[in-house]
Amino acid sequence: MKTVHTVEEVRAAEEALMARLPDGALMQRAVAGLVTVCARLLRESGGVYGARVVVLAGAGNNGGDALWAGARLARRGAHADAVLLDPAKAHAEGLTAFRSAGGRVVSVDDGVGLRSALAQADLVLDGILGIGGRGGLRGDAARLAALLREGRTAGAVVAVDLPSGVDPDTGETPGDAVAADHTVTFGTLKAALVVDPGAAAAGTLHFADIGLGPFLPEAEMTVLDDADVAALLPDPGRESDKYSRGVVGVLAGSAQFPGAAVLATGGALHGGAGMVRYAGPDAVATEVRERWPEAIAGPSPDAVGRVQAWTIGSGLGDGREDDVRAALGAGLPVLVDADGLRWLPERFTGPALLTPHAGELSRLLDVDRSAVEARRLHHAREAARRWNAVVLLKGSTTVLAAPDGRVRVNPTGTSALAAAGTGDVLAGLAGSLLAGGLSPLDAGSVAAFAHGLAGQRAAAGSGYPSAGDVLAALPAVLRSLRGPVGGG
Ligand SMILES: NC(=O)C1=CN([C@@H]2O[C@H](COP(=O)(O)OP(=O)(O)OC[C@H]3O[C@@H](n4cnc5c(N)ncnc54)[C@H](O)[C@@H]3O)[C@@H](O)[C@H]2O)[C@@H](O)CC1
Ligand SMILES: [K+]
Repeated sequence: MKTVHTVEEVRAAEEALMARLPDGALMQRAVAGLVTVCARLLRESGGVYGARVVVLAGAGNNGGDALWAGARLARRGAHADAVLLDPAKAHAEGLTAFRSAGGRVVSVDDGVGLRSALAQADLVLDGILGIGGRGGLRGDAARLAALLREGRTAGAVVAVDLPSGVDPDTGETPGDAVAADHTVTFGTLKAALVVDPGAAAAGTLHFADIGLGPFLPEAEMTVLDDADVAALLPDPGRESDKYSRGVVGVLAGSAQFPGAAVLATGGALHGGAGMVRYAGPDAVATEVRERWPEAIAGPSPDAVGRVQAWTIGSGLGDGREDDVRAALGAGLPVLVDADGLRWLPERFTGPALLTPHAGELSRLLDVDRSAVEARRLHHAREAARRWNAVVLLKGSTTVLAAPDGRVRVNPTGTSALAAAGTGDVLAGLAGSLLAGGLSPLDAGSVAAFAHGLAGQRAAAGSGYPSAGDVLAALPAVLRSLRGPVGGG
């Protein structure tokens, strides 16, 4: 599991650690990690000796890191230029070290010199802003970010700690931000690095351990890995029967969208539930049974018999309010997707997982879709609090926010999932995990993780996979995550 901490938590941990170390030692740890990555990247493009490095240094410690790193690379034979955004406030020790290693300072006002240095650079260090940054980049900093974004440098852009201009705690980019190829981050992850649009601006992540671990609190925000997901997946042992593995009800699909019923039921069948009961119109139920003979079907939630959780909403269309209210009123764990989101109660009192995409969440919260895309964490958290439900916001980075403040960010997302019907598969799968006894936060994060891997696997096979391809890839993904089932 990867942990993500806030600026406040990082600062407190740094303070506690610095009190035990000689002056400047912590920064040197960060610089050592940064230089290791830079040297590796430069070796790939011909070596450190003779390489051209440009340091963009802001007025804070982030600029200090970058200047020290530039100094170390210069000592190893690189030609280093530094652009100081606020020369009077530049990090004094870093600048002295940079100059005594032979580094040159280029004025930010020297347009010709600046462009030529950037154009020739093998590596650009973005040390404009780190965790002290607030608001979008302004003035010269914005101009530099624009030059980098326009590709005015052939070399790799390496962000120090985080790409400058991205809000550290949210991943939002309120104004201009640097688009990096790599980011070397110190001590722990920040939200800026895992939530879009920040995550996209960070490029490839590298972690430099500076020893903060023992001083950091338990993280509210986490990113699960394969082992976490394997541990969370319900394990149907030798003793379990179809009922103890959970029965999930699927209220999805309509005459207009019968495929949603088929895909959600398919997702539910793959999620480990012992039985799936489908509730919907006869014609749709017939299609579901033709595709999945193992599913049981009935015309309404009341008619299908007992279940342990409901998946509600994918492709439901109009006029199903009574059915939705019946399923929601059963007092069972529920997953509400798509059209089901139109009939939410004021507040949930039992376990609930909502799975909107940005458009659906924007309608729920009555804000613009672009506002949701720009502030994904903020809006997911707000909806989680308002409805007392876990909110899984689908999209470029899928985030899950729980009403108690916990957040999970899914690391397996892929653009391959941007196809009609993939959300129905996810809803079925997550509902099945709810029926298997997982909490809404666990069910949603495990489902998103496996669904993302299935999307990647399907894309490797067909390039532009359909929802059916993603569904077909699920069994192999789940098998490889949890190992063989039923071994006892
Ligand atoms: N505290 C420590 O001991 C360590 C800090 N480290 C580095 O220090 C960084 C944090 O340093 P600082 O706290 O000095 O903060 P930063 O260097 O991130 O930036 C702070 C400066 O930028 C200005 N600023 C804020 N928002 C701005 C904006 N939108 N446009 C222009 N200027 C803006 C502030 O007024 C302030 O002068 C970390 O990200 C990391 O790179 C590392 O060296 C590890 C050790
Ligand atoms: K930076």
